Amino acid sequence: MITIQNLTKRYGSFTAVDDITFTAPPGSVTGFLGPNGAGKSTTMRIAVGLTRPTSGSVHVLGANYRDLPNPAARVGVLLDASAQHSGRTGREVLTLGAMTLGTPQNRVDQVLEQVGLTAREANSRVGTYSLGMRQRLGVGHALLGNPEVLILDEPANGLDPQGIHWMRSLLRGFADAGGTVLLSSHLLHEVQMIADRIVMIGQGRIVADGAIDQLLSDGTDLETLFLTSTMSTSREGIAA
Ligand SMILES: Nc1ncnc2c1ncn2[C@@H]1O[C@H](COP(=O)(O)OP(=O)(O)OP(=O)(O)O)[C@@H](O)[C@H]1O
Repeated sequence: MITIQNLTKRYGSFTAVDDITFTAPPGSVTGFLGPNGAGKSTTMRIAVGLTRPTSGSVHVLGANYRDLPNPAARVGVLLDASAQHSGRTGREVLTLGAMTLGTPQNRVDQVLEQVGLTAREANSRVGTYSLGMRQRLGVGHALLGNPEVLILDEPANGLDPQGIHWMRSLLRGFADAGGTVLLSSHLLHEVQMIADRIVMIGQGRIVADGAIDQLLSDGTDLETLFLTSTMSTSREGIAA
């Protein structure tokens, strides 16, 4: 469970996140949507203790992320797949991650198989990886500790159709086993196929929040809901 309560983040006089409240419940995938600059990454960074909120709170599994014992083992995080060390191999990245978490080393091979990186790819330097391979490695890193929660910022970017299909099955299986998934993405078709709940923000404020079936109950598709809900807050809407 992720519980966000009256969360606000200001940078000087600019309000990036403006008094948002929502929950991402266990056993479900919550799609976190919004135009560029809406405040999604800022919210996720606050959730994992990388950015301090101005006010309000984010509780993950009932506590501040930083107050959880061994938080990375309970909460799998992928914020920026391109941030991995380019000089290490994929296997080295996961091996170091497993050592840091105190996870048995055989977990590395399990995860490599789970994310579909071959032995040859695992032994290649991350600097040679495509974006899709980095995303797979980043998701693998997030899964290393067998977490209960996944917080993933645009994990499907750069994935090919097989990769997107794989990601969908992985996240569905994770949620169906009782896990909590908070997933940001601009791939609305994919989100519509996988998410149980949607939280949409524009200019730091929530513009839609609810079960996807209810939000789309009148036959609207997610893209239409997104465009109508965020029009006044997107760059295009502001320019019009
Ligand atoms: N460290 C910072 N200092 C100043 N402004 C910041 C900082 N980090 C983010 N912002 C601003 O906060 C706003 C929200 O940014 P954020 O990265 O959370 O958006 P986003 O919804 O993730 O966007 P995208 O879809 O483009 O990734 C943006 O206007 C951004 O420029």
